[in-house]
Order: sequence, then structure tokens, then C-alpha cells
Amino acid sequence: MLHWGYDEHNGPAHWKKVFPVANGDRQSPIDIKTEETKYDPALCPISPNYDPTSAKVILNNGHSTSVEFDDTENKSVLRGGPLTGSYRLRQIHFHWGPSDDVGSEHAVDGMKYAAELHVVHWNSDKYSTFVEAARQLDGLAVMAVFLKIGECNSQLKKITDRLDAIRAKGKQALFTNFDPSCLLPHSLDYWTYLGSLTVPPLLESVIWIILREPISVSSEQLAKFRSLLCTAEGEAACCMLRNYRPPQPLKGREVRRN
Ligand SMILES: CNS(=O)(=O)c1c(F)c(F)c(SCCN)c(F)c1F
Ligand SMILES: [Zn+2]
Repeated sequence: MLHWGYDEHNGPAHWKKVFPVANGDRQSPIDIKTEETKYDPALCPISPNYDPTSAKVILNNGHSTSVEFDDTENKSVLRGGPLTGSYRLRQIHFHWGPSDDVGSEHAVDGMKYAAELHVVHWNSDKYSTFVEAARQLDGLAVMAVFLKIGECNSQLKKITDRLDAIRAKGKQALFTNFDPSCLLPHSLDYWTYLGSLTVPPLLESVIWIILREPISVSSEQLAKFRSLLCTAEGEAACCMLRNYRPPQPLKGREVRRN
């Protein structure tokens, strides 16, 4: 297989040929059947504490757009929720689709949102680097926020207004003084379950925290994500129209809610 992607010839159905864990017991995303989620009174509120100076660059990696944070010290961390100890902020990125009726990775009772924000953290209490943590069962914590078509999101505008500068794969631009808490909804109520990365190598090291309340995004803002290119400058341009993996089998896992 050529390099993995989201096209007919290299998309999610092909990934298992190179990454056999794609058929594992704790793959992500999943379709959250809300009636089957279990209330857990032991679950704490989540407590994000981010320092805006941790933000460094905004990047087009060919599969998504991300904001990368300085994770050389414990300046921006997530605590609480289902987590033990503190998880250090690494980066945020988005998943979307070719039209507003699909795009999120997780689904809620079979319904997909237009896009999904992932806030990625790693367990800096127990491990020394992101790469080491990504190989551990409790290594990563990803907070997911659904994006629902509606009003223009003024906070998201800080990101969508910069996408022109990073259209081609491999391009990056300075991006600092940004606290990703500004992208969180009013309510921090969540579902949580044990899963994986949703892109190769699909490592089964993610504690998922999925916020139940979506944030808004306008159709025009979302269209800007789709104008990003999966190809580098000088290559035949190919738009990043979709980068979501379909829901995977639950395989007996429990989804808890606070
Ligand atoms: C949950 N979404 S994801 O797509 O599987 C994903 C990424 F895209 C990531 F970029 C990173 S971190 C940076 C790695 N090079 C990650 F931990 C991650 F889980
Ligand atoms: Zn993601």
C-alpha cells in the first residue's frame, strides 16, 4: 500500500494490511449508544489548565491541520475526569468530511456531526515522552469536541483565518498566545471509554473523554478546512476533503458518563 490516507486506494479499509491492530479489541472511533452508557458517580469533573504561551505552530501534516504545543514542561495539562494524575497537552487537530452532514469520527446514536476537534495529551507523570506514552495503555488522553453547523465560531476563526498560510502539506506558521480552552463548550459533561488513535499506527493507548455538548462552526469556516491540500507544493493539488475513520466495533467495552 502506498502511504495511508482516506482515498479509495489507501483509506481505512486498507490500513489493517500494514497495521493489523486495526482489528484490535479497543479501536476508535465508536458509535456512542447513549442508552447503553453507564453513569459513574466516581467520575470527577475534567480540569483543563492551559498556558496560552505553550502554543507554538499551526501545521498541515497532509492528513489534518494541527496546533502544536511546547510539551517540554508541565505548563499545559489536563487533570480530573477518568484520569489519574496529569496529562500534558501535545497538540490539537481536527477531523471533517466532504459535506456538512458527515465529518466527525465518533457518532452519537448513529448521528455524525460536521467535524470533531481532538485535544491530545500524554501521561507525563509516568512517561518521559509522547512517543513512549503512545505505546502504553494509559499513555494518552484525547478530549473530543463535536462541531455542529451553525453560527460562525469566533474562537475557531483564530485557526480558520490562518489556513491560507498552510495550504500545502508540510507547511507551518507561527501560532502562539492560544489557549485551546476557548474552543470548549459551556458544559464539560462527558462520556469516557478506552480506545485508540484513529490514524495509523492506531495504537490502543487512548483514554477518550468526549464532551457531550457540541460547539458551533459555520459552513463557510468548515469549507476552509476542505481547501487544505494533502499534497505538497509543486505536486498535483489534492484537497483534504475528508479525514475521518468510520466507527469501529465496541467489542464489549463500557462507555461511562459523569
Ligand atoms: C485521536 N486522533 S488521531 O488522529 O489518532 C491523532 C493524531 F492525529 C495526532 F496527530 C496525534 S499526536 C501527534 C502524532 N504525530 C495523536 F495522538 C492522535 F491520537
Ligand atoms: Zn484525531
